[in-house]
Amino acid sequence: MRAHPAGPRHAEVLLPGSTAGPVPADEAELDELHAAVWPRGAHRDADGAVSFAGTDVRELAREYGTPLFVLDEADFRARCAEYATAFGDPTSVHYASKAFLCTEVARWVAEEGLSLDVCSGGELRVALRAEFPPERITFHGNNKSVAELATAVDAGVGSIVLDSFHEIARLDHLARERGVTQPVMIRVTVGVEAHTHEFIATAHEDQKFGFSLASGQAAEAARRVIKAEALDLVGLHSHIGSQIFDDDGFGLSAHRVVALLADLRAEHGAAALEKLTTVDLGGGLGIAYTADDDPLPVDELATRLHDVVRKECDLAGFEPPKVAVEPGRAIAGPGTVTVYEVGTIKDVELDGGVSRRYVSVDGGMSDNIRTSLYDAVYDCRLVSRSAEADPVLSRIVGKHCESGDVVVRDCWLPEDIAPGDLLAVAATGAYCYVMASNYNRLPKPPVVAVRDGRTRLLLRRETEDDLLRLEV
Ligand SMILES: Cc1ncc(COP(=O)(O)O)c(C=O)c1O
Ligand SMILES: N[C@@H](CCCC[NH3+])C(=O)O
Repeated sequence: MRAHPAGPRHAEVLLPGSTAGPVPADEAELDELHAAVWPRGAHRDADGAVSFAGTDVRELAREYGTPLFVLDEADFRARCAEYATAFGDPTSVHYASKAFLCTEVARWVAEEGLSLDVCSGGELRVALRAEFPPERITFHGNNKSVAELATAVDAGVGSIVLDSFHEIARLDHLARERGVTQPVMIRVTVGVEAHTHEFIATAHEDQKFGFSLASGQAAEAARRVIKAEALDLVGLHSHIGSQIFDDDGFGLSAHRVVALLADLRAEHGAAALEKLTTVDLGGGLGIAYTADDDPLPVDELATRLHDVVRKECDLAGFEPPKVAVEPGRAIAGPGTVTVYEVGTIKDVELDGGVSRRYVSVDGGMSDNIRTSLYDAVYDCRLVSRSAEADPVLSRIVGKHCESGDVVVRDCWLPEDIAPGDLLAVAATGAYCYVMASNYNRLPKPPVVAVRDGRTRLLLRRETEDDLLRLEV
């Protein structure tokens, strides 16, 4: 064991604003894979290298190259099952496919009995390719095109979440043309300020989504839907934002949605709303990106939401509706890591005798834009061997022509880190691959599923030919 280095023990002291946390006490701490942050199947083996669900990371890198997304299938499925148990009915849990989707993952979601939330024609296409039961699909979006709406109606999706007055008229027309009645929900903007990054908060008044509750738009939307010939109002919907840790916002949102339901029943009578049997309270449950994060357990979220809904309904004197939710990050996020190979290393002397080490990897902001976009914080570890040197405050950067191309702003890596070492960044399963770009004409990395010592390629690596395929 290495002795504690003398001097300041906290990165924040060394470099103001650093998010790296305290200096690891020893090599074991530098090697640690915190259980809340890393996939459930991640283990550091006796030789110091990490395996994911029984496959050595070095083997994964040899076979599939780097950068590489490694998805722990059992982890993903277990989180689906835990949500289903917490909410008491798998179909009430709509996996938000925007977090990550490919055909195989849509099949896992179907097998776990969950429903699916899609928010574009593209996501719907993948779901249909997977033969996902259409009646368990919910279709979202503030500006769905007529073509997207038509495809959704023709496919027989279980519900379409209405987001604007234009859409109510458009969808009613499309359904009438087809001689069908389309089940719909109304997206309500409940006026809750979610405690998260402003770019991913969605229930305050001044933003693009939904019908405002406070201004009466939501009640007016309900009036129009009830009057519409070819629409059935089956639910009220609210989504307050993403990566949220405390349950107060969720509770307040549930309270306000049920209060709206009570108002609608008072205005229209229970008979006019007999099909309105669901309140869908969206996604947003936060996950641990680092050991410091303390997310709300899913069963506590379920209890809180059910309690609020039951209490409000008891007060108003009607049977509680079904509570549905739309988790994305909480299901897809924790089970996936991104594996990179170290290419170059550079030390920069900063003021006060402090230095920062830049470790360049073979991907970057094209496979993980979240650090640049939301100041996201990640846990990064050396995974191809164990640490045998003192910790050095490091910044993981990509290979793009941009100084803001940062993957992990601050982390501790062993001083002997070298080109060829493999690093893994944890909890990259949600909103990384799906937000990937071809900036600087980098091909998108592959996604490989691991389970019980077996691997299965879900999405292959893009090739340079793929990059040319749109050229005319
Ligand atoms: C309508 C809707 N439902 C569900 C989600 C999924 O959110 P999360 O991944 O935070 O669970 C989102 C994204 O924030 C969303 O916009
Ligand atoms: N893309 C965001 C979450 C937005 C969720 C979609 N409404 C993130 O990476 O955190």
